Amino acid sequence: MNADAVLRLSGIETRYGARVIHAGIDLSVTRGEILAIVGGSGSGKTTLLREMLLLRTPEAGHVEILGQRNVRRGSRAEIALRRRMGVLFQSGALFGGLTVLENVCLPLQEHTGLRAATIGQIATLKIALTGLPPESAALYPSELSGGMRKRAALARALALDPELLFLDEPGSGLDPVSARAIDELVVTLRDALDLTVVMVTHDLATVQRIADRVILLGERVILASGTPAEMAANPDPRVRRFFAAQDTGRARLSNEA
Ligand SMILES: Nc1ncnc2c1ncn2[C@@H]1O[C@H](COP(=O)(O)OP(=O)(O)OP(=O)(O)O)[C@@H](O)[C@H]1O
Repeated sequence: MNADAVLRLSGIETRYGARVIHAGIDLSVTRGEILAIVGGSGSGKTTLLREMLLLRTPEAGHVEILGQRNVRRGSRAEIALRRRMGVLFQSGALFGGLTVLENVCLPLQEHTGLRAATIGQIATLKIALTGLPPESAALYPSELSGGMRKRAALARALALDPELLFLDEPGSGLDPVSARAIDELVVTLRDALDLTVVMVTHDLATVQRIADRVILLGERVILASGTPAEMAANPDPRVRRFFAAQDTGRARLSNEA
């Protein structure tokens, strides 16, 4: 087992009623890497992400995050661990009634005893880190472009200086230029802040651009894993079907596998 793993899943089984989603998922995420989880629609990517985030407990198996194994949901250990993990949900999940600055201040207000002025300074720094202009701090989410909303949500995800950053479809709803800019930002932030990044994506262009490693979910298991180049060269027909999009120059993964 990799000694530098910040996240380990072993023997994960997931069921919704009688329906089996995962049957024996083993995975270890190394500190500092950007890991992409890909797979067809319904292959259980988001569910696996939720299990990594301790938002759902798998029916069997172990989840170990930052050295802590099988942390109970609702426990003090979970709350402490949650501070060390940032999440960018697909929708961005910003509060529409709060400005960007207020959104980014929120986790700091909830989880630290810092003074309001200090919280404001930290939040302003995080907003700048994500490449947003200072004047955007006073804007409401509805006044932002899709790309700016993602940046604001990232600033909020980074508010508490997490070690692990989870991204659910970071490029969804963005045009290709904005999606590329978010990809570049994720790499810059990973390098600058020593983050480990786990992302779920359908976007093959993003995978090729920024993932250090990819896992392909399908048929309830991990069908293949490797670097983007290794995945593209994998002879398994189920893997090829996925990465065929690359051969034809299309930028999106097939959902048919
Ligand atoms: N709360 C739930 N109750 C019952 N079934 C669920 C629930 N959440 C997800 N599922 C089912 O589990 C399967 C996996 O869902 P999940 O959202 O994890 O897949 P996914 O790979 O992320 O899909 P997509 O790419 O379409 O987002 C799907 O068939 C889904 O319908």
